[in-house]
Amino acid sequence: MTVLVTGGAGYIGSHMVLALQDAGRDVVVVDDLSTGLRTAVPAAVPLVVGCVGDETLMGQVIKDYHVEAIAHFAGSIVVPESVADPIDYYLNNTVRSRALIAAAVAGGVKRFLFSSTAAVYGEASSEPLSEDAPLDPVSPYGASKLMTERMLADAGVAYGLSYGVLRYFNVAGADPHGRAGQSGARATHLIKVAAQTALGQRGHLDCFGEDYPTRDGTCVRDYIHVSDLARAHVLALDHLADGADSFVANCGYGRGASVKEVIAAVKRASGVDFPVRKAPRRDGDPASLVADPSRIRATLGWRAEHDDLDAIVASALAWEASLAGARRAAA
Ligand SMILES: NC(=O)c1ccc[n+]([C@@H]2O[C@H](COP(=O)([O-])OP(=O)(O)OC[C@H]3O[C@@H](n4cnc5c(N)ncnc54)[C@H](O)[C@@H]3O)[C@@H](O)[C@H]2O)c1
Ligand SMILES: O=c1ccn([C@@H]2O[C@H](COP(=O)(O)OP(=O)(O)O[C@H]3O[C@H](CO)[C@H](O)[C@H](O)[C@H]3O)[C@@H](O)[C@H]2O)c(=O)[nH]1
Repeated sequence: MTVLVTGGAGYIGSHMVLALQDAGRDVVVVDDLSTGLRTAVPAAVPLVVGCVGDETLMGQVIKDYHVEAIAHFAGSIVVPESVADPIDYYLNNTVRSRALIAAAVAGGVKRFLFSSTAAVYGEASSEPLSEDAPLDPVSPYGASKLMTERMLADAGVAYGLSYGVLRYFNVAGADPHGRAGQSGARATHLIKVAAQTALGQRGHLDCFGEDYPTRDGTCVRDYIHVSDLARAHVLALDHLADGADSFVANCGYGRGASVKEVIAAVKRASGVDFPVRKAPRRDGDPASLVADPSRIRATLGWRAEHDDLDAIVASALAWEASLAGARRAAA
């Protein structure tokens, strides 16, 4: 069985490629390299540079590589960017996913995993959030992902496509063996930006909003280690291959950390007391998002191996330091 990993040159997709390789699976990657890097794809893995919205190309890849399952990570991911340019997010995340799903159905692909997000819930109506919580995204990013979830549900009924929708909470950290991490130059994620600041690559860190209704006034998120997340996807493919029903599952640990707590963890792990500036709230940020992970545990038998904020932060710092070292060596 060949697994097509879209967005496999990106942060999470590249960890999925490693997890599949570690499990002895055949993999092909499609990525347009808009934010991903060619070097993130291992040399032994074929990389087709192209857009998932190109239905003809996707049909050809499915045929050429005998693709039986797709793990669809490709997409645009920055919440405030989606508020500023919603049409672009509906194009890249919704319209282009439609083309990929159409190619999958036409090409006889049996299983489909989709990278969805906690952003589909909007402002959390309960905590922790179960999959049955109301779906009411507060950003175009969340809405663009929810539309794709809906397309998959309808395609499942109409064409018998088996799917797993994985709603990630905040993904962080790097491969414990140092093979991959978050490399994108324009990354905006808190732990990545804090690690860069600790290493002196940024002068300060902005803390976006300190007046949220949370324990210390800053936003609370459920940070999940990227390798735990990738492993959940491998389990999800096996689960669907065994003939199980399609499913939707939250991916998180069930515990939240505030922005201030994350900053403290990065300062602790790096030993650097870097400057933090109070900044206005960022558009599209819900106050708190914490997963109820009961379903993914029960459905896939998934168990966290890296549920420790300090360890997540340490792996992110180690990866950031290795990127800096590689840049110095190349200069
Ligand atoms: N990072 C998180 O915390 C998080 C949380 C929830 C959901 N997600 C979802 O996980 C997926 C992967 O996110 P990531 O953090 O690895 O981001 P990323 O930007 O590192 O990876 C996305 C990859 O997709 C590629 N890509 C984008 N549009 C494409 C297109 N039209 N055709 C082909 N390739 C395309 C990019 O070049 C990149 O390699 C996304 O769908 C994102 O919405 C991420
Ligand atoms: O420099 C920064 C960066 C972030 N933050 C804050 O840190 C929190 C986390 O922000 P991230 O940018 O790290 O992550 P988001 O919660 O915005 O979004 C991430 O997780 C979401 C799901 O919860 C989506 O899926 C999305 O793709 C993914 O980027 C937010 O309150 C944000 O305002 C800062 O204060 N300063």
